Amino acid sequence: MTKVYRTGEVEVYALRGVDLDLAEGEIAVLLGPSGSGKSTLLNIMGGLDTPSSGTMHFRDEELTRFSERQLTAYRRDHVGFIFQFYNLIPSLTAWENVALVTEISAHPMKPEEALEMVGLKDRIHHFPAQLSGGEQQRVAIARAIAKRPEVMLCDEPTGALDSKTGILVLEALSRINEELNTTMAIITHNAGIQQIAHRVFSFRDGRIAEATVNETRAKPSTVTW
Ligand SMILES: Nc1ncnc2c1ncn2[C@@H]1O[C@H](COP(=O)(O)OP(=O)(O)OP(=O)(O)O)[C@@H](O)[C@H]1O
Repeated sequence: MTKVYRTGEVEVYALRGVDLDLAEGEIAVLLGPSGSGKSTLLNIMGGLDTPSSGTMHFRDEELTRFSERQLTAYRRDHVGFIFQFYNLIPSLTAWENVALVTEISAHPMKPEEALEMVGLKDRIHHFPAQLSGGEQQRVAIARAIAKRPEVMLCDEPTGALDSKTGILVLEALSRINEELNTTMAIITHNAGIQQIAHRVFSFRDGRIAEATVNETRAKPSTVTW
């Protein structure tokens, strides 16, 4: 697929021909310099943006034929998003932040179950300001997984964290991948994180310059950056 952004006279080629097929239950890590197209691809996979040419599928459905309404349903029912900043509501507790999502989902986990999965059982009644950055990110992950999405799209999930705290976030993602078989795409600038992936895609100038398969994967606890 390709993606061209036009602002006035200026055309920016964000994706110049990317072909990617993620297998169910795999962790894909996307690496590459700033501006190489990683976020653009993630946004298209999440139904937040559309390609300029080419098609995007989820299972046997073609997203690129979806109406806005269908895209909204796709995002709500199938995709969990994690960003560098946690976007929690400051006036709600961890439990309440997660419950906001479970209230509008078809087959959600209980908020406490999702928070337990990310190791925050003892923090469920804390407000975001009472939690560390890594804990806040894990609340964001609990919120994303509580609706049991098939796909998790993570844009720099550890970008604001040191490696010690970031590891807890990676352990949470890895546990979800193993226990719920959630397919994951993780954008990162921390090259060490590629060791936890099944496959690694290196972006350059809107293309996948290199794709590698990890024959052996590292445990999140051994990763550093
Ligand atoms: N909404 C937009 N309008 C115009 N140009 C855009 C838009 N979004 C992205 N771009 C441009 O497309 C190119 C690819 O951007 P993208 O955010 O996908 O890169 P990236 O690899 O994710 O970078 P980073 O690691 O800095 O997030 C960049 O040149 C960027 O400026």
